[in-house]
Amino acid sequence: MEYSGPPVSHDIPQVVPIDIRLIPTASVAAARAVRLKNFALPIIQPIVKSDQSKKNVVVESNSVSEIVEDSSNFESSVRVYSRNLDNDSDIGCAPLPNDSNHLLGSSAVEDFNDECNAGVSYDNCSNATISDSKESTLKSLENSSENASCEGDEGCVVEPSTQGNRTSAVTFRDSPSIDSIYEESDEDDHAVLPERPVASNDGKKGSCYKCHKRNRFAEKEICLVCGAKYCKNCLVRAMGCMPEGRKCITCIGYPIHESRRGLLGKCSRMLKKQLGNDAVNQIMSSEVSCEVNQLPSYLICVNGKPLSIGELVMLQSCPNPPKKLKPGKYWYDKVSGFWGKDGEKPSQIISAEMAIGYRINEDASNGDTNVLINNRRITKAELWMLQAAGINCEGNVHFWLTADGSCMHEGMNNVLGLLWAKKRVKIVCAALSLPYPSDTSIHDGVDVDKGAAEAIARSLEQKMMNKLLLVGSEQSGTSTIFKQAKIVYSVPFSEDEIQSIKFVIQKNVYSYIGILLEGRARFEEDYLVEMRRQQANEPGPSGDSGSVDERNIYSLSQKLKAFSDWLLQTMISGNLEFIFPAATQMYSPLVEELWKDKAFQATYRRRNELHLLPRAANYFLDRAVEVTQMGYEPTQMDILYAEGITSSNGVASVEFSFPKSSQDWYMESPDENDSAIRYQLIRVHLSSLGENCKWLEMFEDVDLVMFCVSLTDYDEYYEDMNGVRTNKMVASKRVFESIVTHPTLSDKNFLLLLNKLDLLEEKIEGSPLSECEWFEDFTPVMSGHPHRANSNNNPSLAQRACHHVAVKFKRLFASLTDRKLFVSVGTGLEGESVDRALRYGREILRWNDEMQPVNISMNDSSCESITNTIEPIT
Ligand SMILES: Nc1nc2c(ncn2[C@@H]2O[C@H](COP(=O)(O)OP(=O)(O)OP(=O)(O)O)[C@@H](O)[C@H]2O)c(=O)[nH]1
Ligand SMILES: [Mg+2]
Repeated sequence: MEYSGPPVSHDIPQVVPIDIRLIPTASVAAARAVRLKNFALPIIQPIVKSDQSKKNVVVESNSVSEIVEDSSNFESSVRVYSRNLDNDSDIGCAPLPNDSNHLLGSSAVEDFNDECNAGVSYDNCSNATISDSKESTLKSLENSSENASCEGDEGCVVEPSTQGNRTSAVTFRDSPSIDSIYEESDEDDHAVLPERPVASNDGKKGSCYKCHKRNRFAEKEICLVCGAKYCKNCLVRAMGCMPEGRKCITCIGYPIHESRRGLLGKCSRMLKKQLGNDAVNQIMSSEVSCEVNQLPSYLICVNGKPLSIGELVMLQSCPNPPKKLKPGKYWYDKVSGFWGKDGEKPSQIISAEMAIGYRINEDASNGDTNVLINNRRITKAELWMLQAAGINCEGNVHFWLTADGSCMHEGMNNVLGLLWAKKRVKIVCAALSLPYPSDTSIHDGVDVDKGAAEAIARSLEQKMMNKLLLVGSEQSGTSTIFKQAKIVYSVPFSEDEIQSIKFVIQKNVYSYIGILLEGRARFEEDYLVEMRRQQANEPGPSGDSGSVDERNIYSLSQKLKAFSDWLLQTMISGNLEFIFPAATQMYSPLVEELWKDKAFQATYRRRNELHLLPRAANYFLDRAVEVTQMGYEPTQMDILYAEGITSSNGVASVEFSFPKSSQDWYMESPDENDSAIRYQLIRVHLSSLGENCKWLEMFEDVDLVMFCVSLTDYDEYYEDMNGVRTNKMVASKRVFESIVTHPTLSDKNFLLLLNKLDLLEEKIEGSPLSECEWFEDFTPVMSGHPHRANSNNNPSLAQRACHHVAVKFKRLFASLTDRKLFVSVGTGLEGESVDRALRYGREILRWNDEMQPVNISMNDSSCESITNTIEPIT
């Protein structure tokens, strides 16, 4: 995951105002302010008053000394750090950025730097004791800076703390209002504001934005403003003491990027390791509470009216506030408390009766029914909810719904039903992803038992679930991946499931045997024909052709022939599955006998000629005798290889969470509670999506669509009734097109799973990728050992082919949606591979939350860069 903003070097900060910002008790800021004032500089940025009740940030002494030791290399960013000023405090001041010249003039910078180095470097200040008082702070400033003076009115103001004598605020008089720091957000076209710093790591993917050392897998900490990421060695140097949380020093005072709001207060393990728990708690607390990091009220628009600060405070401090409030346009039904995004169904029920926003618009939620609730036309899902409550919604009806769930006709007094008291409504709400009141206290007089509360909790949990839709073309491997997910994430198969899996596997084995027996009959016939032909060409000494023995090496005994006839008949009539479990007991001795039979063995040796025999048959046929026994228990591998286990026509779903694993190398800001986050993998067979995939509508609330393609499809064909052949990869492409352009999925992230890499590796040597017309332009130039999987610099043919296929799909996706397609390559039969793909899916959801543009290149075509990476479409 990389930041892909405009290419501005981060090491040499962009033309941004040097940000001399309040650090609650840091006299360093005051020192800098004084110096800057002496240089008569315009201080452009507003001052953010950090929570003055907070103590200053503690940087553990080892971190500090590390900084100091390294200070010789540290020239291009402002460094501010201090020790806990509750104790005797040491202060340090670092040189200003060299390229601050545009503000300071080069000599000013040099002077300032000299001063820092000479006067207030950490070492020099280490003996300076700052007591918790304004006077002593100023005194220490005088000590530490020859020319420093503080003529409050002219340049800076040192604000007394509200807490005792602690010096806590330094502000500059000419600062503009705080409003000016809010940049326009995606959702809002507010006035043009000072440009937020942008980050770049000079195109070095996965590298630290400061030292530029590349290690994609090493944890990094992100600046909430510009998105720059720093490795553990550079973190403290780049971010200083973090008075506003994780921000580059040059970003302090700027509002955080809205896409990173979800990260507020959630730091990485790396930060804790570097600074220790106490310091991190302090930093996180400042990050969450400091004023500049708060959501700008005007970016929240309710019923067509941007909120004032007071209204936002009211909204956020009400008993049931909107969760995870982000900038955007919302509607709010003041009477019932229903709350949703403009044009969408309700997403929450918040506290009612708050005086925010204008009157609700009838089309606020884009409803398409004849029913109005509190003047809002409701959506179909809500209509079903009302019906579940037994409320008659025939005709054009206008209801009045109060916060306690009482529903009545508009203008009438009789209550038609109490919505939140009906258990059925809870279930319907959970099923349709509609909100249900979270505060049971609103049920005045309604008996909400423990079970109901649990149901509410479950329904809320359901809503929080991350839903992954798995779909793919025929035989692409979706059910294998689905089963693999169950195995990898330890979701047990129930006893009943195992029993039915056992019968499915046994039925499959009988059908494989049937295919072999059918082949045997053909081989027997062919053999006979050949014998007759030979006899005719080579007549015996008497000159007559004689009679050919009808029996040959493919002939069965009468008993086995009878069994064979019965089995083939049962298969043709489609009754195979109905003979279980009885068949197990009756026919397993015959299978054993058959297996020992020479004719059957001769057929088995020629099984590669039997094209109806699926690949999985090889796995089971070797153990046919064991599998057809009564006492057979399927192993996990058997379940994985078995065909037809996940209902081939339906929808199957499994819930899981990711256990902590070493594969969490994707995690940039690991969430401690990650294993508590639930995911639901929903596998749907293509045939159940109907014509033009119209039933995709049912999956409007999925978070990620995973489309599975078999890499072996490129040289395989379907043949229709008229003998017209279609390349399977081209067929997959068509399915892909219709799914990605389906209106229900128009704003979803897509992850392409290129499956069966193992088979591609086997096949590609004998069958070129260009066999498929879509890949005609695949002309790899191979050097060395072309087919050997090897280092990043010399990818194998299969790896190059994967890359080519991935790029084709990515371009197609971009042309259809103007968005980026994520790709994961792997082998569904390998647990690790499926785990990696699903974890990648999780990362995509996280990135989506962060709205982080991603820009990792597949430039070196290595397997690693092909697998689970995102590339720019070239
Ligand atoms: N060698 C290999 N075989 C695989 C892989 N993934 C799936 N298969 C096999 O490919 C066949 C089809 O896989 P399924 O998982 O049944 O495919 P599907 O998407 O459910 O297809 P339908 O059954 O048509 O719905 C099965 O025999 C699997 O064992 C893989 O990565 N490698
Ligand atoms: Mg299948």
